[in-house]
Amino acid sequence: MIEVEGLRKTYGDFPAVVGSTFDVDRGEIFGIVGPNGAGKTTTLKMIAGLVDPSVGTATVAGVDAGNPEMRRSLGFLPEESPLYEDMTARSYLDFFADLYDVPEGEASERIERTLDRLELDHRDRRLGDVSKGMKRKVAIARSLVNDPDVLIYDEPASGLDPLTTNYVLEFVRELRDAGKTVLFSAHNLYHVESVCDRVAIMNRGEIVARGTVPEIRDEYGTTEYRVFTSVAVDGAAQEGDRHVVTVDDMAAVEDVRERAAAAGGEVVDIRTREPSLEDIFLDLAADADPDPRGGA
Ligand SMILES: Nc1ncnc2c1ncn2[C@@H]1O[C@H](COP(=O)(O)OP(=O)(O)OP(=O)(O)O)[C@@H](O)[C@H]1O
Repeated sequence: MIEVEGLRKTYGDFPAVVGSTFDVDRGEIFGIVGPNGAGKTTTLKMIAGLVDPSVGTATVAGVDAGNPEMRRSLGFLPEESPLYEDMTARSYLDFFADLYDVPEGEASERIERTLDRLELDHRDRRLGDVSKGMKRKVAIARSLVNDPDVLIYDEPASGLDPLTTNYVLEFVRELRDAGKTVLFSAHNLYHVESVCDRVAIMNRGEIVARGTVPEIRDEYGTTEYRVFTSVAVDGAAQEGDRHVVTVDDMAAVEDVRERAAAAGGEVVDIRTREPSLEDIFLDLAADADPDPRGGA
């Protein structure tokens, strides 16, 4: 549904995006995750046709990102979405439905349904007077006024309280379940891990890993083993009446077993801990030297 091939964006001689290639299937939630300045927004804007790539191509539903026709199938949620403060949620959304030539009856029915689903109170209050969470919900509703098949959301849950964050993430899942394709960015790895079917990890303008979270875990992560012993061994921490050593392969587990036996004790339990996306991300970021963009 979205095809991205060798996208690169250079500002002056600074490459904000070094070269992104990935695709997003119909009905999938795909997350781009990475720290501030990684190039997520620039990538999303190139796909949404808002920034011209220096090199490479992006298509949405088979239409080139540079072709205005593409916007018919796309809803874009910018990272910062300033709303017209003097409008109410309803008049603001009516205004955008009109811009998209959505027939009036269809628009008001869709807007009402979306606002109900987003539990948006105060629909007739000035947007300048509503909370940040409500503003974000209105911006999300705006991305849906033309009933697009593809949604590109830049940091949809950033800066929201935990309740509203969960609400937004749950809503993204519902969009997918209704057959929409969602591409979104986040710097919070938990948001991505909890809702995305597939993920690209971006760092310093580059995609450094891509796949499902289990695939990324298999390829880049290291399972940790927590080995509990009945006696103290070198490097162990005391936990209650047991001692625990954390190691990252089976040979090291055997080594702990031998050392415990030599000290007159034994291994009493072994637990594994899968790495989180955050653990993997931190490892990849630590390995990603030098900066391919020249140390920005
Ligand atoms: N219009 C521009 N002119 C010059 N540099 C830019 C421009 N837009 C982005 N950049 C630079 O490109 C890099 C990537 O920016 P981008 O906004 O894509 O990152 P991001 O991953 O979305 O970060 P954040 O999470 O902070 O939004 C940054 O170093 C940024 O300063």
